[in-house]
Amino acid sequence: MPTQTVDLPLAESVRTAGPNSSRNAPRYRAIEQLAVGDEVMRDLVERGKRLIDRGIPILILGETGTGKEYLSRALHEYSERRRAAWVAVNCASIPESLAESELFGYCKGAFSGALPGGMKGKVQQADGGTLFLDEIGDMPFALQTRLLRVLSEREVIPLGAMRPVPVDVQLICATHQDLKTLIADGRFREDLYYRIAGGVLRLPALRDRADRRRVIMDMIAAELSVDEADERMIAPAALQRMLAYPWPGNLRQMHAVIRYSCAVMDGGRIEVRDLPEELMQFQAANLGHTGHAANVRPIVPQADAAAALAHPARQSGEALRDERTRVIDALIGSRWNISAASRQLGMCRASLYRKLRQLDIPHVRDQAMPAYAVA
Ligand SMILES: Nc1ncnc2c1ncn2[C@@H]1O[C@H](COP(=O)(O)OP(=O)(O)OP(=O)(O)O)[C@@H](O)[C@H]1O
Repeated sequence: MPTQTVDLPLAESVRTAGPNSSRNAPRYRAIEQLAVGDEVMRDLVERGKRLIDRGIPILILGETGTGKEYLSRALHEYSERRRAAWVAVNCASIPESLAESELFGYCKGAFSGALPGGMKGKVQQADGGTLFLDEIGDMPFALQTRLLRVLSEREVIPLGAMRPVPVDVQLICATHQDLKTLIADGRFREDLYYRIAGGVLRLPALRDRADRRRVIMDMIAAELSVDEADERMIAPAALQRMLAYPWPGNLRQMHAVIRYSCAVMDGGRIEVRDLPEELMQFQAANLGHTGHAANVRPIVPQADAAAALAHPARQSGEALRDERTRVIDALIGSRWNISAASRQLGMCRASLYRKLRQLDIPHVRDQAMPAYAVA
């Protein structure tokens, strides 16, 4: 079973969600389902499966809500460790004063207020299974040093203990932050980075996924508890709007929207009027062109798009930076394969080459990523 057993009231920082554990939880996705439909996701999941089978620490990157925790669970469920615990710790929400005892545990009498029998820390609870350290970029610096020791020595020393305890965990870390920047700022240990980043999996933002139509239909099916959703369950105009919307909250936001729409719809079909406010107000520049998932165009708010088309030079610095980030993300996600990246961005190869020149992104024609991209 994938869930840990905890004998204490659960701290905010620890999650133990199990498949279908509550009506609010979306249907649990098996690893194969995560990989369906999209080349980037397929490749990412395949790499994850190979890494986890070899016990290599995995670092999952991606914007908030892109499914980092889901992927971590799915990889654990797939791995040879699936019968042992999957223990998730949110490093951003552990109070610093409790962090050591939460992670490494303590012996009886270690401090006043300690439980009489002592407590196993999360690292020990994950022994034989998987330890998922979410928001690793927010881990306090002092704790990073202790974690590094645990990972190097494969043992923990609970507070007040005389002897270390051996532990065997598969480590999966996740963050939405740029750890390289945190390292440069002196906020994240470089040596810890190399320990946790045995293999890096970067989840694409939902707006960049070519399989958004499938994700929408799957979520509707899960919400309505049917095996498969067919397109009669959503009006074309509503679907088109959902395909065009940029989804800043990614899968989390989409799931919330679909729950809402399924709750308020009448007659078994989601109409535009059943969409929440943010989608009703959204005016995509190219709503008319997003009907085909494989042909998704980059989404630009109408006013910005019109201004940029009329006066390209007027694109604000921020808009240019955003666009550069989106293009680089697509290139990284497709391992700098220009055809795959252009498909993902919804433009032809020639346009992508033009865009690379315009945005000053160096590249090597149809080859592996340039050296600067991995620096
Ligand atoms: N494959 C999926 N299918 C359906 N819904 C999903 C999927 N992945 C994620 N979600 C939805 O998105 C929510 C957020 O997922 P998850 O917690 O894995 O994202 P995250 O990237 O870890 O987010 P954060 O960075 O905020 O911790 C889930 O609770 C669920 O509602």
